Amino acid sequence: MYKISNLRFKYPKNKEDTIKDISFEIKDGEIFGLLGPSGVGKSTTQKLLIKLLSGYSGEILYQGKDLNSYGNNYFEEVGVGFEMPVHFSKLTAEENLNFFKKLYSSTANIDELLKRVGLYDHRNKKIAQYSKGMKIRLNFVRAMLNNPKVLFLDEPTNGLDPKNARIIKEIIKEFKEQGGTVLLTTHLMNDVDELCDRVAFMAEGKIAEISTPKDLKLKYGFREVDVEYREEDRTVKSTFSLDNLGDNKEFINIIKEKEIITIHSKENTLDDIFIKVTGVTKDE
Ligand SMILES: Nc1ncnc2c1ncn2[C@@H]1O[C@H](COP(=O)(O)OP(=O)(O)OP(=O)(O)O)[C@@H](O)[C@H]1O
Repeated sequence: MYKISNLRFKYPKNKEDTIKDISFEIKDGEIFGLLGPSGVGKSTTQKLLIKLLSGYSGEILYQGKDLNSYGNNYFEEVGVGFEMPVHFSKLTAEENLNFFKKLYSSTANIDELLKRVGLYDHRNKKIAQYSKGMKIRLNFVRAMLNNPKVLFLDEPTNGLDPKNARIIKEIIKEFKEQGGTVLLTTHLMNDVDELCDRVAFMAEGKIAEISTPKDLKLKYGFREVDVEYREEDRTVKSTFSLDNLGDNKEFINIIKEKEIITIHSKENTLDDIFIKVTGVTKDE
């Protein structure tokens, strides 16, 4: 769907490139996660792919053709849900959607989308009366408004309660099942695990790692087991590698001789991998 080669970009007022020679592909029908700490250039990359920023070097191909060769028809094919919802606060949700609908030649069934995200009964309320979560859900509906082929989503579930986050994730999965392609940025690694087919970790304007969540866990993973047991009046905790565990005399001895309190296997989470690959914690 997209082939990005040697992409570089510098904001006119900055001295340094924000995007420093990145190359990657987004395949047709996949959910691709663009991850990394704050300020590494995820949104900038999205904006370049959406044609909201120009003046890059390198090449972006969309459906095999240079992105620069597309005119306004490109915007018929992409849906954009950025993190900060922008709506007309004096208009109702329905009026907002009807306004944006006029920008497109083909549009989705708005009532159906509003029902899915639980806003249908609130469609005649002014946005000024909407809660933060309602605005986020409306923003998502807006991204889906033009029946896009590609969805660009920036933190789509951030700020939603678990029930509404689940609804949005289900719609994203359905979108993919129906052939849609998604570029997602999020700091929520559980969402990544659940949604993404492949992920790229960005660090300092470059791509540090690109793979499937499963392969990343295998590559960076450790396989260990924690055993807590009673020894005299104390609780003792020992950690053993899962490899050749059956031959580990110390482990076998504990299992045979001691009163076991807990026993848990451990694996690297995407959160751990995030820190290893990018060198920073997500909150830095
Ligand atoms: N309009 C702009 N002009 C100049 N510099 C900018 C502009 N927009 C972003 N930047 C800078 O470019 C860098 C990358 O920003 P970007 O928004 O792409 O990061 P990000 O990875 O999406 O971060 P976050 O996770 O916080 O959204 C940052 O250093 C930011 O300050």
